[in-house]
Amino acid sequence: MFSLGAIKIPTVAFLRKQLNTTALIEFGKYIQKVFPAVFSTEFIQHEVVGEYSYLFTVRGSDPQLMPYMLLAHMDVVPASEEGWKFPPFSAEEDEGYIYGRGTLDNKNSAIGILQALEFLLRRNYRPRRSFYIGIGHDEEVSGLDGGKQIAMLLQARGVKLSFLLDEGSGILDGVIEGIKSPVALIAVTEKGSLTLNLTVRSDPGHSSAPPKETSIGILAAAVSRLEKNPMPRLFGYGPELMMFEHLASEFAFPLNIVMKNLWLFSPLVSRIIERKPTGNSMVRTTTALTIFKAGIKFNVIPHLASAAVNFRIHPAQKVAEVLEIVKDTIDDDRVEITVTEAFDPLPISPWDDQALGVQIFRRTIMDVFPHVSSIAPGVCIGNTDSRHFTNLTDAIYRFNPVVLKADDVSRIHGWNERISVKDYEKQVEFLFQLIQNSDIDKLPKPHLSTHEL
Ligand SMILES: CCCCCCCC/C=C\CCCCCCCC(=O)N[C@@H](CCCCN)C(=O)O
Ligand SMILES: [Zn+2]
Ligand SMILES: [Zn+2]
Repeated sequence: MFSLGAIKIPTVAFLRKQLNTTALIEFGKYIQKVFPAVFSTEFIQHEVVGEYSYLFTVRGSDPQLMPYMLLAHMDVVPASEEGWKFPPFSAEEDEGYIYGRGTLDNKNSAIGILQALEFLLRRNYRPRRSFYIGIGHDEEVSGLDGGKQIAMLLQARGVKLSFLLDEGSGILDGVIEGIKSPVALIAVTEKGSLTLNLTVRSDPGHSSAPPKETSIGILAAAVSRLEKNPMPRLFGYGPELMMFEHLASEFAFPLNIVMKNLWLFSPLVSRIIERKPTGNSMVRTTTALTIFKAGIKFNVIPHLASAAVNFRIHPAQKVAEVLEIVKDTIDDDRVEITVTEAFDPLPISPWDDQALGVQIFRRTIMDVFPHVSSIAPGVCIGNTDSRHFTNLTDAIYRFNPVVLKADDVSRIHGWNERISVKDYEKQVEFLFQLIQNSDIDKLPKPHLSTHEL
């Protein structure tokens, strides 16, 4: 059963220096109360990192086995009171669903990991392979003070990981047009990000004698040009090619043939899948106008107009290239462009028979979600704390073991975020099995089943 108390704690992260620290402290106390075995077992060390994040070191009985890591975060994005069926921090249960900010992103993982470990400890289970659990407190605002500090601490201790599992993808059921059965997408990379601040300054004055162009008009035209001129289609040039090739047999004829031959059909496929926002995010670097500020009074021409634009960079592109395209598209020197945040897409993690993490995930997914018909490498369209761990392993995977239906994706950061009680229990079961399956020292033999391998 979901620890509903965790959802009721409003661990909202608004800006890096605007966190609800009272709630973060309360969350720390809460997990100590509900997971007593995790906090008192002799072979588990817990540390508070960056004031509010938690790092657990679970010492396995066999020091020869290279450790792995499970990552999650306790902070959530803000939630408005209106628009929700139930208040976002009420953890109300309705028709088998628990509603609340953080039920999918990402208290389900934070609590689910600790719950699975608590269950194992109560059964006197001691893992053979050591592992780390990181619960960040500021993932939604960069992870610099939480997740990144955990990574730096482990790096300073000389830790190397065999693999790392974080949030960022899931079991998609009816999300990809043309695929009827649920498919597990394990993201092997995540898109890069570029956030630009655009500013236009012009002389202030009386609205009764306006200039031909105002700061607002100039800026509005610039952002509109960005929106009307999407970044180039790059479908088929990144790991999404691998994803669709793996999923090809899930499509009915003739789409299965099309997907198997993306070298020929990718221009056609990209035009179809870009029509939906999630599909579009696979096709290109996305452009999102997220902040627009100007004006103080209806009869005053404002001196300043500013906007923020957030680009999520396709794995086949880099920050510098996106910036060049933006400058060419705006093509107006009056628009001052400054970079607020920028990083390239993350490296692509191994996806082959030698990749221990992948084999363990496959086996665990098949154990716990037998109705999943394919397991494929995917691309995380958002960003996760795992990007701070690239010095510890090249095997970083993003996968939340939760079934997401078409309307669930927009609940993440949106209204009515929810998880079904059944899905949460499955998540705990997955983690419970995963920890045990990770104790193998050799890779399992390739599985001969109808599953996509
Ligand atoms: C052809 C269709 C394929 C569709 C694939 C869509 C899969 C959608 C599944 C799950 C959605 C995952 C959401 C990603 C998690 C992102 C976590 C997050 O919100 N991170 C923040 C970090 C902000 C850090 C500050 N710079 C973010 O990305 O904004
Ligand atoms: Zn998240
Ligand atoms: Zn999020």
